[in-house]
Amino acid sequence: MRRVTLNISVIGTGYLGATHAACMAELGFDVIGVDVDPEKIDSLSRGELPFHEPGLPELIRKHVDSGRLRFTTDMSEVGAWGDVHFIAVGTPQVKGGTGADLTYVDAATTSLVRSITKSGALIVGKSTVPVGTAARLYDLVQEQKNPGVDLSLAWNPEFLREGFAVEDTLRPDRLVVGTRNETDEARLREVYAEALDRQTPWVSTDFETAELVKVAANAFLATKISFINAFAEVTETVGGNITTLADAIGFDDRIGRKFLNAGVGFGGGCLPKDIRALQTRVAELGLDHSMKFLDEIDQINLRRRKKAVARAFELLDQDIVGKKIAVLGITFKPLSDDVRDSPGLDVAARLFNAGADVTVYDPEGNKNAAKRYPRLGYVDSLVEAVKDAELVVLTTEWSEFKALRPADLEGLVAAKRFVDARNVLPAGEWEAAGWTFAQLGRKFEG
Ligand SMILES: NC(=O)c1ccc[n+]([C@@H]2O[C@H](COP(=O)([O-])OP(=O)(O)OC[C@H]3O[C@@H](n4cnc5c(N)ncnc54)[C@H](O)[C@@H]3O)[C@@H](O)[C@H]2O)c1
Ligand SMILES: O=c1ccn([C@@H]2O[C@H](COP(=O)(O)OP(=O)(O)O[C@H]3O[C@H](CO)[C@@H](O)[C@H](O)[C@H]3O)[C@@H](O)[C@H]2O)c(=O)[nH]1
Repeated sequence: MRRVTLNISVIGTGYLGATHAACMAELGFDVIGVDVDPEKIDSLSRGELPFHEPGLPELIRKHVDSGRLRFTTDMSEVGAWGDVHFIAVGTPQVKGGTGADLTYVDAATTSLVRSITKSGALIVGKSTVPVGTAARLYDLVQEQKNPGVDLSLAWNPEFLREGFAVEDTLRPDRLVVGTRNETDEARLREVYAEALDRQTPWVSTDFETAELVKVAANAFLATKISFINAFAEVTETVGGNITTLADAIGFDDRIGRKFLNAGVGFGGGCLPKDIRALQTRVAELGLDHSMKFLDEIDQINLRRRKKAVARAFELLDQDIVGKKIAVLGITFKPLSDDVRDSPGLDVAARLFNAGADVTVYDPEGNKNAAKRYPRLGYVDSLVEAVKDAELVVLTTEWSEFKALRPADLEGLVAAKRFVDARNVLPAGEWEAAGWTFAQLGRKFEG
């Protein structure tokens, strides 16, 4: 496809927006990232990424240095300049409720629309939103646009995974665009020309389908994880091997092995809040029962965290007060510093609140976790964490934890007790080395 020159703005430069901005620059476009957080913008403007995402710092620096990528807090800089404006601001769970908080999306759209003076520009929503949001914002754009300015809106949900954000953005497995007219779709084809040249599946649809595809994908992934974790509850009781079970059903192509790793469950800034927001939105539409199963998915998931804590209590004979517990891994998954709704952080906080002396080590997550739970002890190495510990709990499967073997902890811990809440270590080896070793999904005989 013929390449066109486009000025692209990205509103919101968090995990999604900073990645999208850098990848748009990598594709050859001129890009400006806009955020309301001056610290974030200062850091990005210096070519420094204020969070952890593999491969992204290099990309940001490369394009800040080349001048193709800039960052600002001033929305008016993009209004007369941009051809395509992506909205990538947060849609967190509303405080005190279960729905999505759309105040950031609404505020960003309103301030963007007011700043746009370049006719023919396209606003493209990337944030994850409840169905019906794009149609509402389309009307808002038409009502609030500056006189004489032709402006439209499309929805283009994002499916990137943290830890693989650059790869997922540059080489997505599909692109989904919801538009109201062919001109807007054609513009998005220009933006994504490189992926289209590689025959990336292109799903062109209406607003509602585009919005629903995103939350349906996350609901399905969450369901897969809770499905295997529900079986983990059974194998914990009757015996059996949850990993073998997952392998065996995963050989069936119709099921597939991915997202069937049993353990302490899902967390992060997406899956938990997205399944809650979906249920809430569908209930608002009067369909109280359609997504009710997601409540069960959520409950199964939250029970996993309690199970990890219960195992810790069992291994310590219910005598937890004052005991040093090393928690390995505090981010919601490896390769990220994100602790939003993190199972590991939840487990650590519960153990602390029960009176344990909790020491946390995470290769990337300590700083963010300390902002939320300053009272936990944070150390900079695995050795410091496990030193004199009465119990070790593995909650995030970073590679340095997966590589742990009993000999590595010999002479360091005060007692050989281990809860592997991600099922990643070879239980037999640990037991043979004299450890009392528990895994989620595995019957624990004490
Ligand atoms: N993180 C992911 O892996 C991922 C993947 C796909 C989709 N999403 C979705 O993308 C959206 C953003 O998620 P995130 O993880 O990047 O969140 P985030 O909190 O990391 O980033 C959001 C950014 O938006 C900025 N912001 C808020 N209001 C603004 C405004 N009015 N103008 C400009 N900037 C503003 C914030 O300061 C923040 O930097 C959410 O809807 C999320 O569900 C996230
Ligand atoms: O078999 C598995 C797989 C994952 N998880 C957990 O599930 C959570 C989510 O993992 P993952 O989906 O890899 O992380 P995210 O980066 O949150 O990505 C999800 O959420 C994003 C935001 O919506 C989407 O764009 C992605 O497609 C979707 O995978 C993490 O806590 C994992 O530890 C498990 O417990 N077992």
